[in-house]
Amino acid sequence: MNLRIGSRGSQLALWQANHIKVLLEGQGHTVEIEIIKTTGDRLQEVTFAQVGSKGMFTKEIEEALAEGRVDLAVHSLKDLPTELPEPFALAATPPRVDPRDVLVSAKYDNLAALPQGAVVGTSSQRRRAQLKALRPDIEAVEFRGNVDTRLRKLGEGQVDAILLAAAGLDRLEKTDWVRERLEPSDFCPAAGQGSLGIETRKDDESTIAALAFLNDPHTRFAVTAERAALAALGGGCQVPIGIHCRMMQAGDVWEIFGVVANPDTGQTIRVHKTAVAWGTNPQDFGRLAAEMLFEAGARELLTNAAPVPGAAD
Ligand SMILES: NCc1[nH]cc(CCC(=O)O)c1CC(=O)O
Repeated sequence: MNLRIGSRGSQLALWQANHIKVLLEGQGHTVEIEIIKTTGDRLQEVTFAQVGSKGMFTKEIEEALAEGRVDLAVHSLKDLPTELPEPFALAATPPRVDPRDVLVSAKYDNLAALPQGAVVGTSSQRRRAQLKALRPDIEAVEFRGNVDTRLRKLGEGQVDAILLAAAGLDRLEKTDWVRERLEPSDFCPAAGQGSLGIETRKDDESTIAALAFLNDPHTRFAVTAERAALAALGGGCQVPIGIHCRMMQAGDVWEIFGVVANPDTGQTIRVHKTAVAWGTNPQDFGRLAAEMLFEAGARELLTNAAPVPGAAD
């Protein structure tokens, strides 16, 4: 087939689109990449960003899909809203890479080694809140821009460390200053982090069939549970919620971690649940994690945590 991929123009987005392009070409398809600028990309260019919204990295790409200008879109799954609008479908979730957040620093080996009152840059409410919970003395500052900009500011000494997703840095091979990969049990990643989402039109059966080989069922289970939990909690990418599902080491048992946090106080609510793999439905498993968070007081914590303009996970 002749397939056109819609992608954002960022370095990471293009790496991901090209990764999928190569895999599709390996199946004998002819593939082109079309760069599409999204609201999220525009917001990063202005100094005082207006309030971001759900789907700010996906809306313009979905318009291109709807109009048939492209056949598929490659997204970082965590940027894709939990409910895809009509007429779109999540055609495939390729194998997930490292889902963890990492501490990046020129000087310090890990979170525990950061000096009292250290300054850490992050634009994510979820990261800020969990950082505050682990190290109340640390000052978290707003830190925007693409990966290169952030690494440059770190190199200039504007901050002592930054927190980013491992996936982006690993893909772009910018891991020189990656000091610590934070475990989901004490620093919970965003739903879908480290996973790609391939979006198509629901009615485009031939494209969906051509993409089927890209889907990893294991990843699909985990991210379906995570996205169901996030949807039940009513969260988008701007609220301080972390959800991570994975198979336990021994196999045949899924586990899910959830955290809801208040970025101002560092107050966090954490849950953890396991389920035997056989017969467990990912949606139910995710919703169960959300219910446990609600029972532990998540609603009160979330209503007190006002969204920050322009901040995105
Ligand atoms: N919100 C930005 C974003 N969207 C996807 C990734 C890369 C990680 C991934 O693919 O999950 C990043 C960067 C980051 O959070 O550090």
